[in-house]
Amino acid sequence: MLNFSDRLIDAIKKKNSVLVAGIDTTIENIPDYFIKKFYDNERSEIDNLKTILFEYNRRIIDAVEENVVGIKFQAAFFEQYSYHGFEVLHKLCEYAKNKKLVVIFDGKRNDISSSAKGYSNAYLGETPVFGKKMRFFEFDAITTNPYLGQDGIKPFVEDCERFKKGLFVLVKTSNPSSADIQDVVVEDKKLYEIVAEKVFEWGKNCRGKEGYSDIGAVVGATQPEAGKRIRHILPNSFLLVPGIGVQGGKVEDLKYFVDSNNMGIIVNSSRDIIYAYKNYVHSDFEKSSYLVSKSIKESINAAIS
Ligand SMILES: O=C(O)c1cc(=O)[nH]c(=O)n1[C@@H]1O[C@H](COP(=O)(O)O)[C@@H](O)[C@H]1O
Repeated sequence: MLNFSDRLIDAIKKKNSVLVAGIDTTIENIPDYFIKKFYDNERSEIDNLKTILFEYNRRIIDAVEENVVGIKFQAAFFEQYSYHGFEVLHKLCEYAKNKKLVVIFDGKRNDISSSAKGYSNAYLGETPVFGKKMRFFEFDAITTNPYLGQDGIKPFVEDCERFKKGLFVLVKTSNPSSADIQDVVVEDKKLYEIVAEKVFEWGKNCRGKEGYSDIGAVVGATQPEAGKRIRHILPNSFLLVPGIGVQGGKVEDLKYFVDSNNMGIIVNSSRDIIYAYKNYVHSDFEKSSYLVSKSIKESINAAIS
């Protein structure tokens, strides 16, 4: 199997898209008519929840498939429904994977090394069970938090090498308070720059045939200045760039995040796509998500070409 970065590049070329659709769906935001159609009074509340969450997101995946290179599943939106949500996540991951979409688990996980290994087993690798190895999820990549340093990241990096998976380490996030910690100056550098240097070190030995590392960084689209600096520190890494649209990140600024080949980024959009119907793009929610994902894809391509 190819390295994650090579698979990602192949998928980007095939789709002519660097757009990733973020599945951040809550039941409350699913259109009433859709809920009515699938709600069955004979079924338990939990069964209705699972059915409707799956059926809505499945249709979103079908609708955007043509325009996106991958799907990013945000863990919190499934965790909020306890293990019922995780059952739906498991089915959706398989569903997207069968469509040859790149699937990312956005869990922002990390811990001390023994616990980090558990996370990595779950989402990237295999978990030992009764002397055998079991694979529970088929994600291609995961988002991680760098705060615990190298030993917390190492289990993920090792599984990336072993199982040809990818990692996106939070470096400079899109949220308004990201400066509180990430911009603290330590010996003339901002903390996020030091984290980016660590990401370079951690990813040095995980390069695919195209020369890109499988260990990438998350950099918010709302942070174009940081985008420039991080790109300089990480010339061969993929940047996962969330924050366009609702959070205020501008597609035109994506030119600061790309590498010298106008490559090396994937761009996430969640609410603008999954709830496109709210902006009355089209009376049909699937068509709305299709049209919005197409338009975002095209504007990104124009901005980085
Ligand atoms: O790691 C992420 O994906 C992430 C990092 C970050 O800095 N900012 C950020 O918004 N995200 C995620 O990207 C998605 C953005 O959603 P929208 O603002 O609706 O497009 C959410 O799932 C966030 O959790």
